[in-house]
Amino acid sequence: MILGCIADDFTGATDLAGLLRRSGASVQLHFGLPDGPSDGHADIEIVALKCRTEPVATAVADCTAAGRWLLAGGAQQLYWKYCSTFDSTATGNIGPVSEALMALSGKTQAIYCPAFPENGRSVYMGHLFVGQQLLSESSLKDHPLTPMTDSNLVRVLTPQVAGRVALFSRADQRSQSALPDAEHIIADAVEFDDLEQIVASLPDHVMLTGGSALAMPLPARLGLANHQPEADPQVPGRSLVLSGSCSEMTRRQVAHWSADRPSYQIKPGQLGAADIDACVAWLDQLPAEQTALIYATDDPAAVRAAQSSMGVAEAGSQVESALSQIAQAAYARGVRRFVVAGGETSGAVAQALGVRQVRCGPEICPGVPWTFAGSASDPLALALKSGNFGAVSFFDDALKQLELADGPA
Ligand SMILES: Nc1ncnc2c1ncn2[C@@H]1O[C@H](COP(=O)(O)OP(=O)(O)O)[C@@H](O)[C@H]1O
Ligand SMILES: O=C(O)[C@@H](O)C(=O)COP(=O)(O)O
Repeated sequence: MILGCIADDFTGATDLAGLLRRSGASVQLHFGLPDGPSDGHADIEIVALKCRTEPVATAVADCTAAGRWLLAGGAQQLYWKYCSTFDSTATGNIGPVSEALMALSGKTQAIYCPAFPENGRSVYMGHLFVGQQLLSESSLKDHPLTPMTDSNLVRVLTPQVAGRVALFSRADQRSQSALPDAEHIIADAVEFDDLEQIVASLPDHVMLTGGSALAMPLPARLGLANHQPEADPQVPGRSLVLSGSCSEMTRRQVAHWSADRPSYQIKPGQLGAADIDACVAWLDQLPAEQTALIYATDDPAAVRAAQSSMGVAEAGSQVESALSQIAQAAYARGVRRFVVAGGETSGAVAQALGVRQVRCGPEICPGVPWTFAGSASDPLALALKSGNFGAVSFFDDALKQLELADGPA
């Protein structure tokens, strides 16, 4: 292994794997810290954790363990992947994890750049934009777990870290100024060229952290070879769409699907075993060729109402647990193609299905590839969609791509 990456959620990890795979480098993606050591075969290994909303001490411990595992497997460089919208809780762990990984890998400065131009995320004067909107004015202000109410990343990061935080503006980058004299540097980037420039001029003592796009120039910089991709497995079996994301784009995707396809809503607050049984019974009575959507997705007012009656964490974990149990029941009934919307939701579902390692397949849209797990005789396909990614027809787009891979019926 040459490059070792740690991602703070499972969709973020598949996003990163899909973009790195474009370079032709071999990428291995682990869900959770593997039990044994790395076999060292892949150029790039990614450890996906579910630590975005973890308290600082837990996230630091989990990421440090992942960093140690990657370095022991031969990684020459670590990359810390978080969300392109810098999602973090009020007691955010992005900075503390960076400080721990810097110490572990002997780096004295870290660059932070969540920009993902292909998906409309840019950083200018340290302010994060989602499309044309400031982060704090975008739908991310209503995120159920990590509401983002400040677009100024210098201001967001400063209380998270012990060291100094400074901005490396686009103007300073263009005039080839030296990096600011601070341990933590928010780097502007508006276009992909900016990301390439940051990576090209990276001094050895600096650790890179960011969204998936900043990692894209790394395989070329590290001289990683172009491998012929393995053929994707054919995955027979039923399909199911699960959604626990309440993002604006997921809400549109859910509405688009539900307009004329079978869909079933679950709501936190009333999610006992009987509700899960009722949902599974509904699934059982559908003809096998019909794909269903089961969702907890709701609008910000409904999410706030659920959270104020039962607490943020309880509402989230009740939904995650219900969708996980439904996924297990569906798997037992022959579902082998899962499309899952939402980062935390995807983590919960993949863990419930016992998936520990996946192979990255074709991209459905920028940032969301199909991934494959299971055995040669019983493969499993998972499309783990970040909340805000994909077109309005994403669920169809994902399923059609596998049908095309099946060839003519
Ligand atoms: N109706 C709801 N009310 C409250 N919380 C919800 C509801 N539906 C889903 N959630 C929770 O909101 C969180 C959404 O996060 P996530 O799955 O990461 O989606 P995204 O990718 O959009 O960030 C999950 O913890 C999920 O369980
Ligand atoms: O960087 C991104 O935007 C994604 O890879 C990601 O991490 C999104 O998180 P979720 O919306 O919680 O899936």
